[in-house]
Amino acid sequence: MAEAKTNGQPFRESDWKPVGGFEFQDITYHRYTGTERSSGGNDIGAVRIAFNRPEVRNAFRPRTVDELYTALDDAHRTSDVGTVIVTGNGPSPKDGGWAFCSGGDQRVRGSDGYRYEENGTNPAGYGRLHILEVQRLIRTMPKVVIAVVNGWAAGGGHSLHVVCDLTIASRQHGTFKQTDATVGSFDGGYGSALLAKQVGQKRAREIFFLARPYSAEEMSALGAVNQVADHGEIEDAALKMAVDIAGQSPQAIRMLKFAFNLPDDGMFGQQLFAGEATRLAYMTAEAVEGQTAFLEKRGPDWSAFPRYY
Ligand SMILES: CC(C)(COP(=O)(O)OP(=O)(O)OC[C@H]1O[C@@H](n2cnc3c(N)ncnc32)[C@H](O)[C@@H]1OP(=O)(O)O)[C@@H](O)C(=O)NCCC(=O)NCCSC(=O)c1cc(O)c2ccccc2c1O
Repeated sequence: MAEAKTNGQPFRESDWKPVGGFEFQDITYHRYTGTERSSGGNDIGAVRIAFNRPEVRNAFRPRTVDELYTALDDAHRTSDVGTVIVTGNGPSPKDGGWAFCSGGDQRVRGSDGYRYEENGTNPAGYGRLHILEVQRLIRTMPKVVIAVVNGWAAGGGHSLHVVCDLTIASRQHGTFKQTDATVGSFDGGYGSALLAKQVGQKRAREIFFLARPYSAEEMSALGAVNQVADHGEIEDAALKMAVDIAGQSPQAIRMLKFAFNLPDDGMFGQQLFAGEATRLAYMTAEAVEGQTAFLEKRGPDWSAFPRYY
């Protein structure tokens, strides 16, 4: 049984090193340094970002969201990172329960959003809903983001897995429950609309309206989970995916991710895709001729550049 092999712990800490320069409390952030056998010894460019509040099923408070955004943004800007694994640390020291993320911490929910507990962290004192900013970052970073659902994915944690590019779930502990409506909340953006694209309208409505729990196998059958693996093997499964991702052209992955987003993301999606098309254009002699002509104060000479059809 896989759990016995890794002592029930999917995270083999010795294969990872903390990414320096950060002092995180609510999350952990590591870079893979082990040798994934199928990679032939090459760096596979994988980082692991994990919720670290297992005693509350990895619920997020504003501080958690700030830290999550910071780590994701660092991964976004680190050009040799190709795969970002998002998961939860566990099990809970209180009862041994596993969780990916149980959404917003209901103890700090105010009438204007989730409130910082520490004085001075947010001088304005406003409540926040900035997990939506995290969702947008996951959606727009040109890397493959894999949700490794090691336990409960509930409420805003459910929506987070939905917005990730791929999902791997624990056969033994992965459980999906969209509890937003139960606590009087609703993710009317990616959390519901993208889910409907993944599982269909009827099923998405069922998941939100009934707030029932679904196993990893059930979610896989519905099309919202890519792979179900034994609990002790889920992070290995993500690393194997990272090896395959590392074997693909970064440019092709970038263009594909933005192309997949485009039909659902409107002009926002078009802007992302078109921005990368502009980058490709800048690499051509044709675009360089336009720039050079301007700098040399002459008219551009397009004669060497056919109007392809
Ligand atoms: C996730 C559960 C189904 C797990 O049930 P289980 O029985 O295994 O565990 P317990 O219920 O006993 O929980 C153990 C322990 O953890 C505490 N806890 C769990 N979840 C949270 C939470 N979200 N906030 C605070 N605390 C939590 C629980 O109280 C226990 O503590 P003890 O002290 O008693 O040991 C189940 O726990 C569950 O249903 N959790 C709540 C899930 C939920 O409703 N989440 C919020 C949904 S709303 C949301 O996430 C959200 C956030 C946003 O920022 C948005 C922004 C914009 C739009 C929408 C948003 C949004 O919907």
